[in-house]
Amino acid sequence: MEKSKPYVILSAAISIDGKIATRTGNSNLSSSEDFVRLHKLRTKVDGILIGKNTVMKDNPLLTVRYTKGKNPIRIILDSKGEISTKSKILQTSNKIPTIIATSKQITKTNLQKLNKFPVEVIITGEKSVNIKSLLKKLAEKKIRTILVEGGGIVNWEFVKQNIFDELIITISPFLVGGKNAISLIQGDGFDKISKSPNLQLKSIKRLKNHLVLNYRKV
Ligand SMILES: NC(=O)c1ccc[n+]([C@@H]2O[C@H](COP(=O)([O-])OP(=O)(O)OC[C@H]3O[C@@H](n4cnc5c(N)ncnc54)[C@H](O)[C@@H]3O)[C@@H](O)[C@H]2O)c1
Ligand SMILES: Nc1nc(=O)c(N)c(NC[C@H](O)[C@H](O)[C@H](O)COP(=O)(O)O)[nH]1
Repeated sequence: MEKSKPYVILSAAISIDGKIATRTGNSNLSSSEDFVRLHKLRTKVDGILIGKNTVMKDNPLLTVRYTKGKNPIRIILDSKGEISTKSKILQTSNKIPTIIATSKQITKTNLQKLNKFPVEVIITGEKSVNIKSLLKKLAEKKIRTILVEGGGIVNWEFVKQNIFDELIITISPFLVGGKNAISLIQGDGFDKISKSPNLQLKSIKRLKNHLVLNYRKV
């Protein structure tokens, strides 16, 4: 029987103090060895999902480049369809399958803009993308595993709604600091530790000065 949602892996590199980017949005935390590990993981998933701010700050490709293997389908959460036509995601959408998940807030102009590219636009949710409904649609397309690569606002939504199965965190040997730097989990956060999902540490891998921690939800 087809599962109603894909298996969800949250993935990020953090500084020792739990930041995924500086206050200016600089996020070069992984080492070259860690990026090879990440790209190997990308070959094993059907989809890779990020938020609009990460597209705007990092201008990522979300492809497999540091190892051999297939590219996952790229899924972008963008409530108003604001990503730039110059972004690498839209510019390479003729070569790599891309889904832009948006909400009813998208303007006609932005929808027309996106429709000029060979992307699939999925509209779900009133104010922001309805992630549960999106995951159901992805499961119907036989997308069985997705890698969520952030950023912090997107990570919070998956944690708050308890819709992830696994967490892979690289602790990079840096101290970032700053109340306006971006944390692994943004949003309002929980008011009590007891509200946090229960996580079991499954493995620890050392890549020189970086530590890769793998947690499963209990
Ligand atoms: N170190 C890392 O592993 C890593 C990974 C990813 C991103 N980053 C960094 O994180 C920063 C961006 O993170 P961020 O927290 O500002 O934003 P984000 O990348 O999480 O994007 C958030 C945006 O996604 C859109 N969105 C639509 N529907 C949504 C929904 N249901 N839930 C959540 N978001 C939804 C909204 O426009 C929202 O503002 C960048 O600076 C990037 O470099 C670091
Ligand atoms: N694991 C990890 N380590 C980092 O140091 C970092 N900055 C990210 N960030 C995740 C985010 O999704 C980025 O945008 C992509 O890692 C860039 O992806 P590309 O290389 O363009 O494919 N992820």
